[in-house]
Amino acid sequence: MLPKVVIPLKPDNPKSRLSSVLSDAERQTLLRLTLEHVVTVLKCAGIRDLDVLSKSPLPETIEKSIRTSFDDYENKRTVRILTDERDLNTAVNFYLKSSGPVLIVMADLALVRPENVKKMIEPIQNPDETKNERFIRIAPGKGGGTNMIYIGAPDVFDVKYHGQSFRKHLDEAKTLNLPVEIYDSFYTSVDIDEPDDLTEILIHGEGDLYQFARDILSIQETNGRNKPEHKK
Ligand SMILES: Nc1nc2c(ncn2[C@@H]2O[C@H](COP(=O)(O)OP(=O)(O)OP(=O)(O)O)[C@@H](O)[C@H]2O)c(=O)[nH]1
Ligand SMILES: C[C@H](OP(=O)(O)O)C(=O)O
Repeated sequence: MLPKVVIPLKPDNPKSRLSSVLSDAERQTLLRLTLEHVVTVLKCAGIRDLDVLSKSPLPETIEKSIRTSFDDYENKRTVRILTDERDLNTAVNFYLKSSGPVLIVMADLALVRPENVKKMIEPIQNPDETKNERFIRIAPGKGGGTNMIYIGAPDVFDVKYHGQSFRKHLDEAKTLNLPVEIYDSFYTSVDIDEPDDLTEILIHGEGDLYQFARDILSIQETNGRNKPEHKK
């Protein structure tokens, strides 16, 4: 049985770190399209039990978009939308204490693929070669974040998002003596936080998200990193 997946979401004033390059409306569209991409990938990976843990009531457009991408009434697959206005860590840790084993997937993983999801939830072979359900697997984000984390022991594990959350989560697993693995993939390492991250969508993106980025942005080739610039 595949585990439950939860997507934490802050729909109000999303992606504020992109406000220097995208308008409010463009940031809302970006949130919707990256979320649609993530939810579609989860469905393609065979996930049936999906929760969205939102900081505030979801705008109708966002809820419709999530349900259109995931729900399948005929096969009794529907996303559950929960609201918790507390900060990210408090809300997620409260959720974990009643969730059972769960994969936490961030909504801004613009390049994630179904095979990445399947790899994140594969059983772990711990050192004495027995299978172990109570393990942790982390997909790090660039700059020290945690883009996905599989938590096999949510009754004891607490997330510590923001700052160097990747290292904090590794340390938490070791403190709890839980087997822990790091999942290394370019496609899971890219979360759309800073303007330069938008270049990755222009180069590696797919579908509506790629087209949206191409419609409003172009790549400014430099001697160093390629940078996104807004089309006039
Ligand atoms: N439920 C919940 N989700 C959150 C909260 N803060 C951020 N998130 C979600 O967690 C993921 C990573 O968030 P960030 O990239 O840090 O925040 P963001 O709002 O997307 O971007 P910034 O406004 O630039 O910080 C995104 O999917 C957010 O929507 C929160 O307080 N509660
Ligand atoms: C939630 C946070 O996202 P970031 O702000 O690092 O992208 C983290 O991954 O710890």
